[in-house]
Amino acid sequence: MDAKADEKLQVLETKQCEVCQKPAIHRCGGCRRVCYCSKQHQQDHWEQHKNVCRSYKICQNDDHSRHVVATRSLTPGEFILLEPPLIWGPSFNTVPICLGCGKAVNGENSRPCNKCGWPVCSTLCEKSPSHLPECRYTIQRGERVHIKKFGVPQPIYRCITILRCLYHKQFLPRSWKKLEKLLSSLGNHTSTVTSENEKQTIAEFIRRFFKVWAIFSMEDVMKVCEMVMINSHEVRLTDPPFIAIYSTTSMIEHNCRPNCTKSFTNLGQILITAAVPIQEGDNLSISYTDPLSGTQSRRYFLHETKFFWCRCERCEDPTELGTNFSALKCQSPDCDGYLLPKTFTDVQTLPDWICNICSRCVSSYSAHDVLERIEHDLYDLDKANVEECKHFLRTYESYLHENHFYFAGVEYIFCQLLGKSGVQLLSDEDLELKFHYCCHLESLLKVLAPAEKCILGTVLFEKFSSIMEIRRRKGSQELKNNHEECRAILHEVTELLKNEPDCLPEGKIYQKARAYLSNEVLMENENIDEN
Ligand SMILES: C[S@@+](CC[C@H](N)C(=O)[O-])C[C@H]1O[C@@H](n2cnc3c(N)ncnc32)[C@H](O)[C@@H]1O
Repeated sequence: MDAKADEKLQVLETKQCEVCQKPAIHRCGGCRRVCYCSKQHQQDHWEQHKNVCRSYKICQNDDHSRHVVATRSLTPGEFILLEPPLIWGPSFNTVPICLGCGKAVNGENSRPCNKCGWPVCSTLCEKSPSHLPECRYTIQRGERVHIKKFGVPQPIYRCITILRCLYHKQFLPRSWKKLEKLLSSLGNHTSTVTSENEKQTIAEFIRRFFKVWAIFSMEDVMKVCEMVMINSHEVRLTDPPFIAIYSTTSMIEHNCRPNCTKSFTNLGQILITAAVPIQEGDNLSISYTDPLSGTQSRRYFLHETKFFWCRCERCEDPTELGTNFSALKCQSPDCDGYLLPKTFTDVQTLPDWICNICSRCVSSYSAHDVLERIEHDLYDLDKANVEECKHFLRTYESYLHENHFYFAGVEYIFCQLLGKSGVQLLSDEDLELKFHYCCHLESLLKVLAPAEKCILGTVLFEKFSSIMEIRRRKGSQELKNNHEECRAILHEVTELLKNEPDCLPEGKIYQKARAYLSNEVLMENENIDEN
């Protein structure tokens, strides 16, 4: 995160009164988005403001697990909440980054901080309030840090986000209170053996390396570790992404087909909006995992990192809402069926996979064996190589259902790769292929993951560029005929990507889509330059 942005987040903007536009001093406690010059003006405005004020409340189950419920109906795209991070820091597996701004550092674009030795990229970053905790604890330790290897993951960065939380506990009691609230739910689940070992290793390291045995007990550090694991969000604003913890967002439950979308502003704030129509009383949900992975992978990831077995509607239905996103093709002669287990949620018995047409049974182990071999190939696949992607898609079409998530992942890369240097350079066959995969992904995403607006917006923009080029090749009359269809796609793209910041590829696509929309002549007469 930008060190300047970091400073800006500390300051609340001065606002005008919603009623009289005079300088305002009261902020609406519900949504914290509008201000008033007096209590009277706030009361006068309530009748109108209540329809757009805070649209959620935090509730608690019998087991003390908190969740967020809509207090009125919401339409897709509607604002729900915007909040700055309580804490941000490096992700658990990262190459060396500047601890002031989060960007990757190497021997050339950084220097050691004068006080502690952690690499920073500028004086501004060296002085950033974000960097203060590890700087202070390193000075206290009495020995500077020396990072010598860049560009490869450095485990020492694992401790930073946790150390930043501990710094709040020791020195900033007011902001610690908000973090402490997140610790209170930790008794609601049992963490896994792997994560227990990880927490223990990190906690032992922090106490020994920073010599803070007397200040923080093992239990203190391990609890903070778990809180960071459960509540942190990956923020893609820098390369590599950093992680951040948000207060209210941490109360929102997980769903593999969530009803809310999360985006990040270029200041690192999280923005939650409705992804689909939401009714009053519905639980709000976001996805803690990659919705474009299959049920077994998602559930395993959630269990290992967030310590619960998901039982959402998508997980309970082996066909994943009729898409067969995890299905294998049946290998019986002349059978067009596909194989799936009766359930993915029985982790004890691992049921056989059964063909929907010929009822052939395959053990869970055999099914996994096939999937593991394909996954191996997928891992080795050069994802910047058109021919390799094509080969992968062709090779496995007799093993995987056409909607399989391995295919969806490759198709997403492939449809962006085709025409990267200009759609006009594509052969007719490749252009059709690009269009075909865009349409296929669009239909899958709309069923399985309508909240994944970045992916859907990107796919739709690729679809738009292929339609324009196909029509151009067919002649100008065709272009005119499809003008409305193209405008409708562009409108959808801008609606989906309107909250994405300029620094992200999706923010750039949003700008391009808007530019095309504002220049109808170009749309009618010219081809699309994707660069
Ligand atoms: C980010 S917190 C959500 C707030 C938490 N319920 C609380 O009371 O603080 C994530 C934790 O909530 C629980 N949780 C969230 N979504 C869930 C779901 N769909 N099913 C079961 N547990 C879930 C899990 O214990 C998970 O580790």
